[in-house]
Amino acid sequence: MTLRAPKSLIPRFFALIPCAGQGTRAVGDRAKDAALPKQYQPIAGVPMVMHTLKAFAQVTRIASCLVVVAPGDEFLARQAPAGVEVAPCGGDSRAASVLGGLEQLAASGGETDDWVLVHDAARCLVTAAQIDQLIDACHSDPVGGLLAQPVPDTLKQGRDGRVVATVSREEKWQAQTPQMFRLGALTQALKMAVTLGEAVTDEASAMEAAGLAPKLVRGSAHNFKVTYPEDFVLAEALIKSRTPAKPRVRKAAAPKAAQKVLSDDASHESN
Ligand SMILES: Nc1ccn([C@@H]2O[C@H](COP(=O)(O)OP(=O)(O)OP(=O)(O)O)[C@@H](O)[C@H]2O)c(=O)n1
Ligand SMILES: C[C@](O)(CO)[C@H](O)COP(=O)(O)O
Repeated sequence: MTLRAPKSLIPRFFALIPCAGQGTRAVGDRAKDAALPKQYQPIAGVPMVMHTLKAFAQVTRIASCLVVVAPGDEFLARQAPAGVEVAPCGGDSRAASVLGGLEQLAASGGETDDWVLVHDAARCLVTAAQIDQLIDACHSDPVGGLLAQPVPDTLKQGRDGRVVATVSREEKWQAQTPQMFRLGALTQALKMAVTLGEAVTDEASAMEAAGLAPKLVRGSAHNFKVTYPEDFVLAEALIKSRTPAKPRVRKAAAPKAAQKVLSDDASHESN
């Protein structure tokens, strides 16, 4: 007889994709596309968020994926891939959108100990391998963690467009997503941060405000967030470079022996 452990003994992994932003910094010269929020603009012919969802769909450990969109946003409702649920509970800030999504997950059966991988819709270059890497590194961690990149450049502190100091880059990381925490702990930490008016721009900062130390898991520079107009070109080039090129149909060259026969025939004909 096979015994099935109760659901709560096996924490599941859910993806939560905040997708309710406007992408104001991305507008620039792309004003013609401004009617379409950044996350829906085409990259290599496909809406940006679809690339993000494709990466998560390839991770077999992800039980399901919840995309949080702005109330009234119908863009995805019409074309959500299988296994993807769309919740129109986006808020005024990223933190509010994530909190709405966490509450939706809990309402639909998510348990306190389940893991939630929060990932920006606008980080459309994430790969299944990177998501798996984060899960491998964090699933037995007491806190959870995030993908991040060590700061590669010299860091300057500026004021009014002038350098006032050079800041050491030792032990400094750029936070990326996914960021992976337990459903219960993250909900509590975000609620607390929002209530206290803390500026939490990612999930890790809410956990830090609760006195916890999320684990840093090295990601990739390619997992950048499409934020400024020039990022679209880079994202498109990278995505295209990953798409296997169609095999070129070439005229089969005649084997050497056949070429000789053909040239012999030709010379006979001309004689
Ligand atoms: N109120 C908000 C703000 C942001 N996001 C999402 O959070 C992710 C990261 O945000 P970012 O792209 O930096 O923010 P935007 O608000 O879209 O961009 P901007 O700050 O340039 O307006 C994006 O997938 C965005 O859709 C969200 O769900 N709800
Ligand atoms: C969560 C995040 O992607 C980490 O780098 C980032 O903070 C979200 O973007 P925002 O510009 O801070 O809203």
